[in-house]
Amino acid sequence: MKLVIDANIPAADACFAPFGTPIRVPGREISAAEVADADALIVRSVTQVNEALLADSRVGFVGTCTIGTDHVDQAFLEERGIGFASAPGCNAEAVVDYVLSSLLTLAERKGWSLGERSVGIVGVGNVGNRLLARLTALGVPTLVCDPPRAEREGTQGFAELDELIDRCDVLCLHTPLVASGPYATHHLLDAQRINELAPGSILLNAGRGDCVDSLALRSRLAGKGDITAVLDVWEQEPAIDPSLRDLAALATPHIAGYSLDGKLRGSWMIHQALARHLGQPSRLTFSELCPPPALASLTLEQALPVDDALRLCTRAVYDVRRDHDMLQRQVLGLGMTKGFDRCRADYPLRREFATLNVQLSEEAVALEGMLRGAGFGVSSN
Ligand SMILES: NC(=O)C1=CN([C@@H]2O[C@H](COP(=O)(O)OP(=O)(O)OC[C@H]3O[C@@H](n4cnc5c(N)ncnc54)[C@H](O)[C@@H]3O)[C@@H](O)[C@H]2O)C=CC1
Ligand SMILES: O=C(O)C(=O)[C@H](O)COP(=O)(O)O
Repeated sequence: MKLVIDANIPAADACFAPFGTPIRVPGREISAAEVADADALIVRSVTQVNEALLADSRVGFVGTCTIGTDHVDQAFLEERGIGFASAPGCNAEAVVDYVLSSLLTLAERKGWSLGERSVGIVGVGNVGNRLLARLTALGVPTLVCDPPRAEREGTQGFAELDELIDRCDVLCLHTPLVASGPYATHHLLDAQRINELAPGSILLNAGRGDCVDSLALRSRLAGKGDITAVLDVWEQEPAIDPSLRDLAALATPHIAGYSLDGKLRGSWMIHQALARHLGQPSRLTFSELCPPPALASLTLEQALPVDDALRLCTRAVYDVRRDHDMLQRQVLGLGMTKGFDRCRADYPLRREFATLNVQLSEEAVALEGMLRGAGFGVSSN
């Protein structure tokens, strides 16, 4: 059995060699010729999986080790009887770590503290729900918007997007890219909504680039310059708009979900799905795949102010400024398209907040609730 696998998928041998011969190909280079005699195709988000790719192949199973599925024409797969699986939630914790690292960084730069800003969450699924839980535990006021859920579950607890725009200091987008239908998200933040953001607002997009009209965002940032953008996802990746990148306070190359834990969870979930598809047993456990963290614990000896303690622990695990700087450096050296993808291919090891246990001395014990709320393990003497 031949399996064509995106070269950016970690643990590919452990997860997929049990089923056949893995052939590793850079995701953007996976072509119809490459998959013509393949039996299974395992991708991440950069490979467009559609009729053009698969019409003349014998692929019987497609797996994407990602949460998002907008790169896969699922109707075509179904029509052809090709099995399909994605990895819902696999890197959701990592995206939330990214959001917290970003907000703590902006708070430090601008001199406010986390609890003083209200956050609107657009799209309250695997990512948005986890973000809501952590922000609530940190005492951050939140509003949430998710019309598909509001329709299914009732409107109580949900607000309209325009209310979030009106009332929140920070708007976090965690929607999938949906091209059409009643809940389409293409340019969900269009020129009108972008112009309605109050001066001082922060817009953070870690969903999909096309959910925001980037030309409109660029002109608001370049014109009035009175809002702040944190952008992990972009229109036309990897050839993103260089001036929008320059104008974003934090600009990263679609890596919000790039924790080792999140990527391995994605590989492992698709390993399991392929085993089910083939009717084969799987004995591989996630803990076998995922190594212990290099930094497993740290001790806080003093009662620091809450935001300082959160920043210290956050940055011990993940500092979003590193990824902003990395993109800048790679783009200077290689140009935008290659620089963007180089960051992603050579992404440094990153673990999730939950892998760090924070030990608290007696003096620091009052920080326990906040640190736990942010997602760290906590123990006190
Ligand atoms: N930047 C990154 O590295 C990553 C980005 N993502 C993106 O984030 C998206 C969300 O991830 P999950 O939360 O795991 O997906 P999910 O499918 O669990 O949740 C998405 C939520 O958005 C809601 N939604 C759909 N249309 C909406 C609309 N028009 N307005 C408001 N809400 C709407 C859905 O009802 C659902 O509750 C993914 O589809 C993917 O595109 C996911 C992982 C990593
Ligand atoms: O899971 C998703 O959805 C994502 O956006 C991925 O984390 C992005 O990673 P790549 O698929 O682009 O490597």
